[in-house]
Amino acid sequence: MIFGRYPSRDKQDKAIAVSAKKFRSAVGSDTSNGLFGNMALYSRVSGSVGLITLQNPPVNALSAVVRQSLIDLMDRALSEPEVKSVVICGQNGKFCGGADIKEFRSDMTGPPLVPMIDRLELSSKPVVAAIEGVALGGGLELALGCHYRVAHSKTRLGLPEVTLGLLPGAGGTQRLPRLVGIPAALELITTGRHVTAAEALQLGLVDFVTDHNTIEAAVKLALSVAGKSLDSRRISTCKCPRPPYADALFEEAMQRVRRSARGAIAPVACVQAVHAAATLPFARGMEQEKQLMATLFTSGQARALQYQFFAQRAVSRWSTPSGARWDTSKPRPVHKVAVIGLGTMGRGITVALAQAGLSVVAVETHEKQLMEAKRVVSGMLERGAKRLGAPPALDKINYSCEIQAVADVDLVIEAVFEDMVVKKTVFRQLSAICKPGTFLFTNTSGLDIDELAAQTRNPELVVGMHFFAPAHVMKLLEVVYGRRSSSQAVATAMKIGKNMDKISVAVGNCSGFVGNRMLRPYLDQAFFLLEEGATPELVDQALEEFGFAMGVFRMSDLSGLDIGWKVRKAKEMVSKTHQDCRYSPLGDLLCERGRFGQKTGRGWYQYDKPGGRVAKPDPWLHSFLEKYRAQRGFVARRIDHQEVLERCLYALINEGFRILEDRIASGPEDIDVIYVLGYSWPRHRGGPMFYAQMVGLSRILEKLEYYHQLHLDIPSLQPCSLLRKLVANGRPPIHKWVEVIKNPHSHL
Ligand SMILES: CCCCCCCC/C=C\C=C\CC(=O)SCCNC(=O)CCNC(=O)[C@H](O)C(C)(C)COP(=O)(O)OP(=O)(O)OC[C@H]1O[C@@H](n2cnc3c(N)ncnc32)[C@H](O)[C@@H]1OP(=O)(O)O
Repeated sequence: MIFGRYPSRDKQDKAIAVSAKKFRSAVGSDTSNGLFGNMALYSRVSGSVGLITLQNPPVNALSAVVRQSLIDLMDRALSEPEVKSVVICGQNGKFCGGADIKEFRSDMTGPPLVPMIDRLELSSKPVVAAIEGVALGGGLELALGCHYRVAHSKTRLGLPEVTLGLLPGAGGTQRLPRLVGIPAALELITTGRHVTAAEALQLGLVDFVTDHNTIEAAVKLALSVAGKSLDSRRISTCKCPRPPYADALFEEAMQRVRRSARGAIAPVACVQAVHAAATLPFARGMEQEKQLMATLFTSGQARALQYQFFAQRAVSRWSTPSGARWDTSKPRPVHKVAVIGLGTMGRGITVALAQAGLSVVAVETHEKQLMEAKRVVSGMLERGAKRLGAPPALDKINYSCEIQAVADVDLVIEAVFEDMVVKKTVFRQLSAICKPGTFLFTNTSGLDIDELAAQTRNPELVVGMHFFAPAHVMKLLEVVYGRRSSSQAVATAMKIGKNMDKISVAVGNCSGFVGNRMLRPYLDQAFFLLEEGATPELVDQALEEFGFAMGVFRMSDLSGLDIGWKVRKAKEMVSKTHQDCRYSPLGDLLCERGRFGQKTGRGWYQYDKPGGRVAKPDPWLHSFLEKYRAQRGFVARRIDHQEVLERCLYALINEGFRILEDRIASGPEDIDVIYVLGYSWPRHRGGPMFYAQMVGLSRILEKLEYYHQLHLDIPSLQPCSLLRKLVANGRPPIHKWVEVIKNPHSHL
């Protein structure tokens, strides 16, 4: 007898047998001998332990071939009389990164995971998971099907499916609560958080943690448990511990995910699946998990989230229109970096660099400001270190009031006030002081990189590094190459970004780069909607229901209205007469009245005090808008959420197409990563360009044409020619847009 008892065993075996047969005939091979591509390998160790090694670089994902191979090798281990127990591990120090996400968008072939894991759990011989590196998603579910789990101390474990718009659909929602209890399972499954091996041990998720050779430890355990009863080790047969306050716990979890999910459906389904584990027998809970998974699996949200997963990795393979590329450009080693200007951004950048292990020279002109910056930076480092349980990198930073202190650094990041005249002066100084070859990077949110580069002796060393506030927290970095930036300078900026644990996107130089350039038409539409009859509350509500963390007006109040005002004044937009092109001075008028947002206690909303956080509708603003409309001949009309979304979002998307057409971004993924990571675009909607594809390019074009006809004085509503071309080319899928961009006559 190979397998133990299990009620639906026959059905499962049949399911596996049928799919395995289909799969083998499809691939035309017996996968059990280790000869067929990446899969799993079998060997015998210590005489009586069958060792199965998953082999599918880079993360040993459970592709169809791996699943088939695992089934075949388990059968082999179970059929060999000398083998008394089994260890499953992953090649190259990585247990398993989960199901193969690339397979999700194709016809799913090969044996399904659920019966495979159930069958593993039913094995009459003990199976030990030797977990190194990562055990994530289906990888952890596989380990939960094993009877014992041994982890290396550096392993990370988790069920991150929710971040891909799914739930742990291979029994994870049913086994995890049985093993670690409902509160911990709810938290892990709804957030997708990874845990360390130490926390996993504390939770009871693993049985043993080692600092040494994990496979050796697992084999030792496998030898010691051979022949022992497995009854208590099959998690599916255990009762789910249900605390007396379980109902309140689920209620609270549901409220929490609904509040924070911003419209994402997967976290809600995760709570429902864990609830099934708490209230139903295992087999019925599994049915519930399957149904919920089927809904999620085919949803647009799962597609969007999986697209974003790959997009965040694709942006590291950057290229520029001049032919520079990630794989042919080598970064130069950088050991010592200077940060010039220790305002909010400079401080965050200093922290991020020090935390990345780089030596930093932090420069500020006045002693008093320098000391204040030192105090704040040290506090930030200490808090960060406490969170990570590591010593703060205080000794990585030298503070100085002298710009000469940067003479021997390898790289400078200038973070002075966002003013071209000031920045130009600093760049001229840096060019004179720094040793030859020093990279001169600028943290600007939109100023001309070429103009700054022209101030230096070596413009090829100048690159923009647009950080997002707070710079030590936000994941995004726009790396902006100018006309003369060398490929080595771009590669070095991308590498420094990676060292700081950022996701860096290389983009071309234009006013506002990608993110802020697209924001302009979005903000304009919001102002125009106020002129036409909307309130800040209405606009914000529509955008927040769409999934933005904050609507445009609440966000402006938080960032400070004066920042945009200064930029508009510098560009002389405030003083200019705008005859052919509509311009709303509403933001300027508020600033002229000292309403700068939260910091002054008044902006588009009112706050209980300067610095207050809770935005309340402001009757003063409503009457101000009424007077403004009356004076300027606007007749207020009823505006609904659909119009808010179409005008704000489609104008932004239209600018995105212009950016692609101008080759400022090398593909739609770049834009989507920037918007999700830097501008709180809801991740479950993929990003603006992915969203455009989901809505349908024809519809976007049609709506833009409609609104442009109504507002001929708003050029940003005029559909861009790339959008027209894509529609004329039969609306190709997003991954084919680049072909149309590169070849203007493309019919794909
Ligand atoms: C109709 C109803 C049908 C229902 C059928 C459902 C059947 C499914 C049943 C169960 C499903 C289980 C769900 C899952 O398991 S989903 C996957 C869960 N796993 C994850 O989310 C992990 C994702 N990966 C990561 O977090 C990281 O990659 C990590 C493993 C931590 C490694 O990080 P790092 O070292 O930084 O490396 P990269 O992230 O750059 O990755 C390197 C390349 O590997 C690719 N990759 C990573 N994970 C996967 C994966 N699971 N599948 C496929 N490919 C993966 C990644 O894309 C990188 O490659 P590239 O740069 O080319 O994109």
